[in-house]
Formats: sequence, C-alpha cells, structure tokens
Amino acid sequence: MGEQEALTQIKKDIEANPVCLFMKGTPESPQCGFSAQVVQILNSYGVKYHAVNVLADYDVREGIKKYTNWPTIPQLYVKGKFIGGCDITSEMHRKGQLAPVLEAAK
Ligand SMILES: N[C@@H](CCC(=O)N[C@@H](CS)C(=O)NCC(=O)O)C(=O)O
Ligand code: FES
Repeated sequence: MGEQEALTQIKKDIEANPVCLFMKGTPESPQCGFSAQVVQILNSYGVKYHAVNVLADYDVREGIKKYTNWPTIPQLYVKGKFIGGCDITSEMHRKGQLAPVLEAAK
C-alpha cells in the first residue's frame, strides 16, 4: 500500500468507525489467539465494529504500531481513542469497565 497511504487509511478507518479493531485475521477467522480474544469480548457485547486485518497489508501492520506508538496487535479504538490491546481490553472487560466505553460509542 505504501507507508503514507497506509497511515492515511488507518486514520480514516479510526475516524469513520466508532468501534474499530486492528487484528490478525478476520472476526470470522482470527489468525492469532490475542486477536481472537478481543473479537470474542466485542462479540459478547453484541456491538457493531469495523475490523481491519493487518495481515492483509504489511504497511498497515507496521503503520498501526507507529500510529499510537503501541508495539503490538490487536489494537482497539473507540470513538477515535486508543483503548488497548488484548491484555487491557480483557482487564477492562473483567472489571466491568468496557461496557460503558462501548455504550458511549453506540
Ligand atoms: N500482550 C499483547 C499481546 C499481543 C501481542 O503480543 N501481539 C504480537 C504477536 S501477535 C504482535 O502484534 N507482534 C507484532 C507483529 O506481529 O507485528 C496485548 O495485550 O495485546
Ligand atoms: S501471531 Fe503469534 S502470537 Fe499472535
């Protein structure tokens, strides 16, 4: 895709989708356990989200890590704000902190 184009696309996806997940694979077929876990959590809320498969484009995979200066995938964004990866999302879910965040994005 090209580095600059990838960053533009990333920004667009995050701004256009109230809940946006950068993951490995697709929600139907996650290619990594960390991504699968976040998909499972989001699905448990029945929330609508846009998923970007970083394995489909190397520049998106690298670009999303630069975008928030966060070294890993998955990455969850709600209303344009970075929420976290698998650990943070799981912890928030466990503590009941994710529901209000997702509710605000409806
Ligand atoms: N502890 C991380 C687990 C995610 C993780 O370690 N991801 C790795 C392996 S899938 C990663 O994205 N590495 C960089 C890459 O594959 O480009 C989290 O909470 O999200
Ligand atoms: S792809 Fe190996 S840990 Fe995620």
